This record gives sequence, C-alpha cells and structure tokens, in this order.
Amino acid sequence: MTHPTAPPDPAAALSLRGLWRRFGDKIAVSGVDLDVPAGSFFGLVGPNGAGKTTALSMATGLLRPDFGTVHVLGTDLWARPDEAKPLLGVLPDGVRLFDRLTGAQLLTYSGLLRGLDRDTVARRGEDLLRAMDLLADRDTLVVDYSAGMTKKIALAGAMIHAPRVLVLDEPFEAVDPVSAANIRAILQRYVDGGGTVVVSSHVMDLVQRMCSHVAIIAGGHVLDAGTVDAVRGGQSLEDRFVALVGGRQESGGLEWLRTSSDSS
Ligand SMILES: Nc1ncnc2c1ncn2[C@@H]1O[C@H](COP(=O)(O)OP(=O)(O)OP(=O)(O)O)[C@@H](O)[C@H]1O
Repeated sequence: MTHPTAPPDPAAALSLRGLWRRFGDKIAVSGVDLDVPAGSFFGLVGPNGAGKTTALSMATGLLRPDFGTVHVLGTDLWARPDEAKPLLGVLPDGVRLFDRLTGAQLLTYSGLLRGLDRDTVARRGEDLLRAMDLLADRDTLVVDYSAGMTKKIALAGAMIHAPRVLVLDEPFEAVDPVSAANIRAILQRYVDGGGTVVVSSHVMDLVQRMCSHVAIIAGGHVLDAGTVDAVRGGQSLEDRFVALVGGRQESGGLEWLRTSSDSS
C-alpha cells in the first residue's frame, strides 16, 4: 500500500493522495491513497456504500474533493483540468445521457465535444458501434435502448477520443454475457496497446480473471491494494475480500419470510 506521505507518482496513470469527501455527517471517502500503474487493468472492489463511486468521481473531475489531490499521468487534475481531462475516458455511475439522440448521434456529439474533426468522429463512431454490436441500432433513440445497450453506447462515447486512461464504474452491470465478453476483449486490447483501465465491480470472479491489479475499499478507505495475486495471497479474491471486509450476516431473523403451512 502507498505510504500516506509519499508524493504522487508521476508515472502512475492515476495517483490519489489523501482524498476526503463528506456529505453532511457522512464521510464517504476518508483518506484514500492509491496508485494505479500505467498499463494496468485495475479493479476497484468494495461493499455497497464503500465509497467507490465517490472516489472515482473525484478521480475523474466529476466531484471536487474536500481534501487531497489527483494526478493523471503526472498532471494535477483539479489544478489543471484542461490538460488532465483529455487523458481520461469516463463511464460514470448511473449515466445520464442525451437520450433523445440516436446511438450514432450520441457518439458524434461525444466526439465533437472532445474536439475531434467530423471525419474522425464518423470513422471511429462506426468502429465503436460495430465493436459494441450496436450497428443495427445506430438510428434508434438511446431512450429506447435496453440497460445493457445504454451501457455499451456510453462506453463507446467514453472511448471515442482515444483516452490514455479509462475509468469505468460498473461497466458490466446489466450487460449480457456475450456483450460482456466483447467488452472485456475490447478493454484487454486497449490495455495491450498501452492504455490503462480502472473498473469498479462487485463481481469478484470477474475481477480476479480480468484484472492485473486490485484495490479493496471499505468504509471510505483502501484496505489493500496491489497485484491481484499479491492481494488474494493464494485464496480466491472473494474469500480474501470477505475476510478483509467482514460483515457476513447470519441469515436468521427473517423467519416470517419462510413459507410454511402453519404460518398465520
Ligand atoms: N450525494 C450524496 N449525498 C449524500 N450521501 C452520499 C452521496 N453520495 C454518496 N453518499 C454516501 O457516501 C457513501 C459512499 O457512497 P458511494 O456511492 O461512493 O459507495 P459505493 O462504494 O460506490 O457503493 P455501491 O457499491 O453501493 O455503488 C454511502 O454511505 C452513500 O450513502
């Protein structure tokens, strides 16, 4: 784990130092220090309410930290957002898209917003629609997409400017297994080509198979981080997660839920 007083790592894709964020009385993130190595496929795991979305929002310029710094490949995100943000592609939690646009229009919009010329946008948009298996629905309004299709078009929009670092909050949620496998392959190619991917996920098995590195977050701070093999230390990631986070509940206390003939 990173020493709290260590300076940001300029070579890291993301280098978080002393990140804090409070909502009223609730401290959502309490002193997160984390380095995401460039070229890694990095998983962020933690129980519900652990602070993953809040940390990722601060790490991508969507939510201002109360304290702490974020460096993207050595550039201070909150001090120099115009330099740092083009390096990032972001799939936020609960994406709100301009869903009265068609899939193709939404990609065009994302590309133009990122400063690409129309020819590049058209070419890359086509490639991305094909890669996400959305060519047949290119002219369908995004409001009429399924949850998984919406996730895929949002992911395509996050990639169109060829960012150096992709930060994806729950990218596989609601995505069917075939599409998930396609997305995994796309992300793996992106990492093989020198990109860095950060994904948050609740699916330990997926993170163990897919990611090179992982951080376990609970209660607003990092409990462990490193290569997947180092963090799981010979156990499955799921067992390590449960051991570290604790909190397995006995399943008693819901007797009224049992269906039985003598219940009244
Ligand atoms: N806008 C907000 N206002 C108030 N509280 C918030 C807000 N956003 C997050 N929180 C609180 O901060 C804590 C961390 O939430 P966060 O969404 O970061 O967790 P998470 O790890 O992403 O959870 P999940 O896995 O369930 O998505 C939670 O207790 C949540 O209720």
